[in-house]
Amino acid sequence: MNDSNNTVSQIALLKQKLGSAKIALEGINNEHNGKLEQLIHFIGQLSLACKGQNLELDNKLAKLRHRLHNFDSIDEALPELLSIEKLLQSQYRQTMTQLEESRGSLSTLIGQIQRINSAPEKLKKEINYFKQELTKPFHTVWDYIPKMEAMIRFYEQILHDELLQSDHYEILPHHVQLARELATEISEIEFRKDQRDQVLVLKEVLQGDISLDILLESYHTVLSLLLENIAHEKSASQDFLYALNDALTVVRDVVNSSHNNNQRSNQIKQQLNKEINLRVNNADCILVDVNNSTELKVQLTSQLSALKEALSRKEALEQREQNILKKSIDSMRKELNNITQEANSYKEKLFEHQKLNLLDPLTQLANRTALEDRMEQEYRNHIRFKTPLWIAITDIDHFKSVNDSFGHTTGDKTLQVIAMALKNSLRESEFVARYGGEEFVLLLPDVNEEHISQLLNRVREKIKNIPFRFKNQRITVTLSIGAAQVMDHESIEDTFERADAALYRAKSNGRDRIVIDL
Ligand SMILES: Nc1nc2c(ncn2[C@@H]2O[C@H](COP(=O)(O)OP(=O)(O)OP(=O)(O)O)[C@@H](O)[C@H]2O)c(=O)[nH]1
Repeated sequence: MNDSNNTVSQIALLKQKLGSAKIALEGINNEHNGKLEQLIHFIGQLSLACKGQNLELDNKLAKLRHRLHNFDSIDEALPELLSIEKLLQSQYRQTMTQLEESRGSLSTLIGQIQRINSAPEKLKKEINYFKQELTKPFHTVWDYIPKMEAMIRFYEQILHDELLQSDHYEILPHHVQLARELATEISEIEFRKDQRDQVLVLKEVLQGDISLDILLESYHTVLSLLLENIAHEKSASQDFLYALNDALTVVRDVVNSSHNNNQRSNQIKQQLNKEINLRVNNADCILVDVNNSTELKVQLTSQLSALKEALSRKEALEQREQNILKKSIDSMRKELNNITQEANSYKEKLFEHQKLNLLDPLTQLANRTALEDRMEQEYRNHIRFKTPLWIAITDIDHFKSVNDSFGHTTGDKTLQVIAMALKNSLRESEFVARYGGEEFVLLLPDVNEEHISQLLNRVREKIKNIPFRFKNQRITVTLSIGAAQVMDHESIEDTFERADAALYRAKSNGRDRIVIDL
């Protein structure tokens, strides 16, 4: 009995212990689950922080977050964790490679920035220090971003300094060259009288010390002057067309009204003719019908006076018609005279313009366009009549030193004097043009080979003997001349090139001489 009592009490004790162990286990489970839940929450947050690095990883992490949210399906998430782990490893390697590459790019960029000469010294030092910093590897993106920001700052500062100095852009040799070319080009354009002073000033400016601003302003001025000219030309042609139109309208009105008058007169004339015919017929009838001579006389007298009256109306009508016609013709003649006058003045203007377009404004010699025309014409004559034709190209020696020592205005005057002297030293049939700058081209037809040297030397001597006096200093200006004769089957362009090459030889052989390409 005792034994069974003991057993019962031991079982009760064991039950009690089991109960408390169960409670303790539940407590442990709860605590474990609480920590697991915290861990899962943490994984969820961590996965969110990884978002945006890799699309596949993002998708997998989103799925994982969803699974982990549902506590019961944690087991299903376990295999996915494995693949996410692999992805994370590869992502890490990729990120590190990318960071290394970015560091390399930053080093290259900073090298380029360092080569910008205009950067201030202080900044250059900072950049140097930064360059050393860049030799250390990046561990995270957060190492990269501030470096990138620093780079942008350097760049910004250099740009800022450059912009501050932009008012004083350096003038480069090719800007000076452009200015000189613009000066030469505007010398070759014909401007209106009221624009010429402005153009002269502009030319002087372009040939002096120039800044970029002045060069741009000059381009703007030239463009405005040209546009002004175009507008002027346009309005002149418009005026002429309007005048022409007005005159034609008057003529058309006159023709119309005389046509209408004519029609009306024709109707009246027909009426009158009918009446006259009727009177004559009546007279015929009277002659047949009436026997009594007195009555015949009365009736005939009445018919004749009606006929007379009809005839005088017809005469008056014709007179009026003639007057109207005369008036119309007079007014048309007046209008036609007006148009002719208008057209003549327009033609003259065009002709003047054409002529001016072919003249070099500074020297009043033929310009390059005129030279090309004349060359063609002389070449045609040479082919047709088999007469000799020479081209001589002449260039003033050391002309730059005239400009440099005495100024461009003196240079211009010198060009004018030489141009006149060249023109005066040639025959009527010979031709000289300013080819550009200080270069002139002579076309010499009908000159034999044995006379060409003599002719060109005479020209050269003539220029050499001009007593130029600049700033009270006696200056001798000399020419170098290269010449060539058009050969059989040779184009005029080829002859020109040979003459140019001869000029080059004259220059390199010491200047103040002629060289003839034979
Ligand atoms: N005053 C003035 N100078 C001009 C004009 N056109 C060109 N020039 C100048 O002519 C000079 C030509 O100089 P270069 O081509 O160096 O020749 P150069 O000094 O004559 O020397 P060589 O030809 O070698 O003997 C430049 O200084 C031009 O500015 C112009 O219309 N007026």
